[in-house]
Amino acid sequence: MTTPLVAVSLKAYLGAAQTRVWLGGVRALADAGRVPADVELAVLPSMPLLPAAVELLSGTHVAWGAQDVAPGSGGAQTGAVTAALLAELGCRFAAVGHAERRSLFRETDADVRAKVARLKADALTPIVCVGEVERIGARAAAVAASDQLAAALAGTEAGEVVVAYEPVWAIGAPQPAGGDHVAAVAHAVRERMQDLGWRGRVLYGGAAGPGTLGALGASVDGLFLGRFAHDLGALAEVLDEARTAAPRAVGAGA
Ligand SMILES: O=C(CO)COP(=O)(O)O
Repeated sequence: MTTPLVAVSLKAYLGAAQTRVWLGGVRALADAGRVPADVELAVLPSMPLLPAAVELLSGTHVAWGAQDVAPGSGGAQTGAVTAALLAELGCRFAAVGHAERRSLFRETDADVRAKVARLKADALTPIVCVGEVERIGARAAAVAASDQLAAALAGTEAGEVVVAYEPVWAIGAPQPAGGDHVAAVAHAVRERMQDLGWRGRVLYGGAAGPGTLGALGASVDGLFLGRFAHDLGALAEVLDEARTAAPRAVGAGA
């Protein structure tokens, strides 16, 4: 049985003090037993707040990770944060290829591929973000997303991956994409992942929040949350839903 994963990226929404308050709230949820033992929660704060995650979340079963990683191994790369450094800070995950990195920072498939390779070399699990830019039909979206995934995974020895299917048009939108659309694309992405020899979980992201998992059912193994996880009550609701909504008996062991 696959363990559902709820990942949260704080993007650049919160300042340092706010992030500490939020991480403290996550700690309180964990201490109160509101992070179910059979659901994995991973939080991705801004890089400078990773030590705060270490401080506030150590001893819980909440994992932490980064929103990005350097494509190179270190040395003369001003401003870069390497996978090795993230590993030292106890990160289990790092997101790569997020739509905002692709659009705002011109991140290419080749960059994403290099980042996946670096993460695997340092035993971190990449959260590979894929998704169509415009609203198109599910069939075309499935091709776009699975081709992006194949491009990201090429050249790295197969292992564990998390695929976050995030239609770009749904990120920052008021509502998530429809259940049938997500199910069709998630199915295609999962098949491609498995065809390439990789194993792992497929998440949905893009205006996800309470109620989203109920609408998506077993087509995904969890959610990649943005804005709607700032409210810790909403995060707790999603974690509760993840216990019952997402168990998949076959396919992708976590
Ligand atoms: O991009 C996302 C997670 O990486 C989702 O963001 P929103 O849920 O805020 O739309």
